[in-house]
Amino acid sequence: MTTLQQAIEQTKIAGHKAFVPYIMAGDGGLETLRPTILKLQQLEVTAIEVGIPFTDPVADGPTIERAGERALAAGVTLRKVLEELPSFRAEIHVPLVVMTYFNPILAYGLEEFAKACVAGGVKGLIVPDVPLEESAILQKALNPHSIDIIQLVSLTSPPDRIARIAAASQGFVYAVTVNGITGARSSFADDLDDHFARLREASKIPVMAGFGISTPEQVISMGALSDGVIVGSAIVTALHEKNWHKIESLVLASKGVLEKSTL
Ligand SMILES: O=P(O)(O)OC[C@@H](O)[C@@H](O)c1c[nH]c2ccccc12
Repeated sequence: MTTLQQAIEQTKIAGHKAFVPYIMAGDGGLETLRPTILKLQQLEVTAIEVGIPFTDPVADGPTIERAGERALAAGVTLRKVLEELPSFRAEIHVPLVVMTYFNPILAYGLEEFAKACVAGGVKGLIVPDVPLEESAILQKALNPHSIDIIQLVSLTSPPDRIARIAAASQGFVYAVTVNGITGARSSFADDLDDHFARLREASKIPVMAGFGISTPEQVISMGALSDGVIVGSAIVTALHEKNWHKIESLVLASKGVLEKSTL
């Protein structure tokens, strides 16, 4: 299986932008995890960000918060997700990124968590409540198992911090495109071009844009500034509504195809 960075670089060689959908694991029940991952893989997404439901999701807006509540109500936990993934590990060819908060990892035990990630085909980790300064503890436990710790860069990070985050991030740099929490947005700041130019200059690894991207047009405009996009809330909503056509149109946009019917 390829690493995250390789997967993103391959999309570039193909002349596409990377596309990483975020899903809330177990929204609709844990039994939806396998079919959802396999169907997204079929659409040739670059990687899949698997969100773990959490009681206090501080970085998340209402769409993902509600999906998390549904998954929690269905009894889904970090442990259950990590026990489910190995059951169809052989069918997973796309790199998985787990997004969770630090507390559930600590409760799991770092070493046991790392082993469970390996068994489930997890290639990267996003832990939004662990800042750069604290992430050595995660790197130390996960890096020996070839799992990348992905760092987030915010719009308000000063240049020296941007440089440090870009240097420390692994797999890709997660460039947050808005100030605030996750969720669809109708517009973005107009100085994003400069921000992304500086960030890409500072980074040796791919830069992915995420937060607020929910339409094929936004996939194209944000993709133009970056190596690819991460789409969360719009995917979560489409999965909840079983609107696979919407998901397909977002993926196609990253490949340079804009379907007329979605405009
Ligand atoms: O939902 P949006 O606005 O499309 O943003 C992506 C995002 O959902 C996903 O990457 C994510 C969900 N929860 C997070 C918490 C922190 C960082 C990133 C995330």
